[in-house]
Amino acid sequence: MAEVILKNITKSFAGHRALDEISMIVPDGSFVVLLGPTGAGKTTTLRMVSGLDNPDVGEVMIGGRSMRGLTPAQRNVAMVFQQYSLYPHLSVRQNLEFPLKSPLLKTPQRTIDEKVHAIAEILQISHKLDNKATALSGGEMQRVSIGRALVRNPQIYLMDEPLSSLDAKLRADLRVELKSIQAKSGATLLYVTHDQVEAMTMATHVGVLHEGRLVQFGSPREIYEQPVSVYAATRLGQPRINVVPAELFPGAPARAKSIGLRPEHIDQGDGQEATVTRVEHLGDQTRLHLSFQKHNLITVTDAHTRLKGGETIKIQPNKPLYFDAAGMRLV
Ligand SMILES: Nc1ncnc2c1ncn2[C@@H]1O[C@H](COP(=O)(O)OP(=O)(O)OP(=O)(O)O)[C@@H](O)[C@H]1O
Repeated sequence: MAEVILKNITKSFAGHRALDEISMIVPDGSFVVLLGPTGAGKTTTLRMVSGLDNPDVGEVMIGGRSMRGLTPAQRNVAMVFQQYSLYPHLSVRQNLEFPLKSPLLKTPQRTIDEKVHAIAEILQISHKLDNKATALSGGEMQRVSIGRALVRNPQIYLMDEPLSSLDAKLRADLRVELKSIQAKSGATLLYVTHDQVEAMTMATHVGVLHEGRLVQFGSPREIYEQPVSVYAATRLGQPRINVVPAELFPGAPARAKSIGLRPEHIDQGDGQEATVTRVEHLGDQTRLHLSFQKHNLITVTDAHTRLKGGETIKIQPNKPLYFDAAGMRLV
């Protein structure tokens, strides 16, 4: 597969800047996840790489070659969108075979059969191979769309929320499968999602987008532990990071306006009093909702805690992150 470089990409629609000087390197064999709220520019970034759209300024390089003026087919990228896009008159098998049947590829039928079977197995659709594409549920159609990309051997896979239409169980299964396919095959992926669990579990790198700008690029762990801003900090972590005024706890630097505390970074036992407002037992862990000086906090605690709503506990920060008035991290 190939390294992809985005150099200074700017794109406007009717005077609105959808992408603002985006520069990013998607290393060969990496799984890069773009995160950001709606309108941040995630899909537009994918479209620039795919060739479905072109930047006003800047350049995309794939495998060391400029993609300027090249069509999606010439770029040899495989795309999966949120909404399945299958050939309705073909069977599942024919849909999966389609990318391999190009006369240019001259793939032997045996190789095609093997690939289609292997992918159908992974995506749990082997029993539907002879169904018409239209005789499938939405989730099945989406699995076929993913399969159609995976049978190919492109320079890069571009995926735009490919799992969002699937139910929770299948989404969790496919998350594991996609990550393992990528790790085994060394495929390069650029992947858009709103789902930060997908980002945390699959990404080798995360790009955080905010209003068309790339505000942080790094490993999921780096962004979780060392976010550059409150905005970047809130993109990863479930429950979300707690952000409260800096003066609520002692020890903040002079310029700090707010403190960010990950749920696991609120220690219990010593410190200041907080009231437990709700206890959520999730099986493997328990979440405590706290009221602390008129602010709501969420922390995690022992799965078997006997704490109940209305009780008082003592808390103190552990590994606090400090942010200035503009929301930028103070290091
Ligand atoms: N073809 C277009 N014409 C006009 N405006 C567009 C077009 N495509 C994107 N935009 C605008 O560009 C901005 C970025 O859109 P984009 O679809 O990249 O966001 P996104 O981060 O993918 O959002 P979502 O999570 O909702 O898919 C938005 O303000 C959007 O309205």
